[in-house]
Amino acid sequence: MSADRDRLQAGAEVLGTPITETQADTLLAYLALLQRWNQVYNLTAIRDPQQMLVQHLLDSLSVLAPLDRHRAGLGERPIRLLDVGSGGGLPGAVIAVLQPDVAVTCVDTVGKKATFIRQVGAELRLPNLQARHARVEELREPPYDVITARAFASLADLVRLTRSLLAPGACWMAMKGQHPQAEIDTLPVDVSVFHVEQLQVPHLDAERCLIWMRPATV
Ligand SMILES: C[S@@+](CC[C@H](N)C(=O)[O-])C[C@H]1O[C@@H](n2cnc3c(N)ncnc32)[C@H](O)[C@@H]1O
Repeated sequence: MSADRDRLQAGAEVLGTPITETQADTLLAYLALLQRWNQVYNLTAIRDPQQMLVQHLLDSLSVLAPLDRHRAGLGERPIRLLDVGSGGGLPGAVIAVLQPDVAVTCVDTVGKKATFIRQVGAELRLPNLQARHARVEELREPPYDVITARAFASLADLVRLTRSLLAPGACWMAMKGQHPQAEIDTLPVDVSVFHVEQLQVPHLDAERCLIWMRPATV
């Protein structure tokens, strides 16, 4: 456990998001829950604990520093964030652990995934983590300041399915592998990509980037 904690803290440091021992332990408790539920429910295809630590925790942690920078531009006010097609809570649950003043909602069409997120919120005492069992395009609720997604859909589909859930001035933060030029090229003209950030996830030999988008002002 403490070797995992050290690995997680060292990785977070490299990612520009230093985390405390307590936060690392909470993330490892989340990972343990994910492993336990995965024996019954198919929440993730990655089952090796070390691979889960890298491909799920560190990969999700890589968005924290960019999200912090974005929030600094908003005056650090509390925000509402929607994680679309959240599955086992990636990256939503990780964001909820590290940013208590971000109200995170995870939405997924699969009921057992929403049930798992509720369990995570209860067991890890995360009042800022909510779950919705729904198709995102059918959600009717107050809008969000940031909409994020990992391994959910093409950028065009993400935008099409979630646009009505964006608050004024809000944006999308999409996690992608290789720079998705072909996907960017098929975005509607009234959506602008205002920032593309390359991410380097420790111990992960794969490309990662973050695509920031917002409705274009025309
Ligand atoms: C490949 S998984 C990714 C899960 C998680 N984000 C991750 O990175 O591990 C995609 C998820 O999107 C969900 N999904 C697909 N279409 C959806 C929709 N229209 N609304 C909400 N969730 C959806 C699926 O049930 C699935 O859990």
